[in-house]
Amino acid sequence: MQVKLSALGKRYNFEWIFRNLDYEFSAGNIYAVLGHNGSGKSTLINTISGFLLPSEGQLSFSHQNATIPVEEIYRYLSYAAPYLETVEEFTLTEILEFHTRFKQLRQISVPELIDRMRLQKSRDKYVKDFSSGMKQRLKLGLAIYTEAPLLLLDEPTTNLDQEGIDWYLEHLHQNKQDRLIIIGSNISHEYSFADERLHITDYHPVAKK
Ligand SMILES: Nc1ncnc2c1ncn2[C@@H]1O[C@H](COP(=O)(O)OP(=O)(O)OP(=O)(O)O)[C@@H](O)[C@H]1O
Repeated sequence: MQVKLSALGKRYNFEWIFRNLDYEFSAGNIYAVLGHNGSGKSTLINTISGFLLPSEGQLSFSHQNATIPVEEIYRYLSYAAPYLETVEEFTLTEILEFHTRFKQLRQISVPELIDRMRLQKSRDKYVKDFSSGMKQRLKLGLAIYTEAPLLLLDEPTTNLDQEGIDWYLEHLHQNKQDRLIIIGSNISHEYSFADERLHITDYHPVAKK
């Protein structure tokens, strides 16, 4: 998977969030998108996911030498972020079975994934009754263990305790081969192992490059 940003810009109303962003992301690498609160990390990741349209510039994707149109990129990605909700009315088992009707898991069954997420005791519990840390582990488990060449993680350790953070690091590292991973963060333990760092503030219109 390759993602190329050419002179990319995004604005809301009259406010440019980032502009003149040229960058290339390549499979096999982990990238950290860094910046303070409100600097535009989520906006960039949402634009890469195809959820938001850029205001100017080009976004292009290719996978295994084939060009992927932006409207098809959702088929190739998995995504965990605080603002992406899970279906609260399902039990854990139901939500995983529902998910696998649309997306394949990475050579792991639903019961095995529940074990890996260390949520065995909650397999029949409704997601609405999960603690915030359990919900985050579910979101991360689904994103990391979905068969997708592009993995987008925004603020991945939100609501996780130290055990949850260790779990995130262990499972991300076990599942990073050949994927393109982009992490939006401003907490070093979430991204300290990244191969490349993109500072979104370098692309603020007022910033000097
Ligand atoms: N739908 C929207 N309409 C108008 N402005 C928006 C909208 N979404 C985000 N913004 C603005 O865009 C800027 C960047 O927000 P964004 O959520 O991308 O930042 P962030 O770096 O991810 O922040 P955080 O670390 O707090 O999550 C902020 O000034 C925010 O107010």
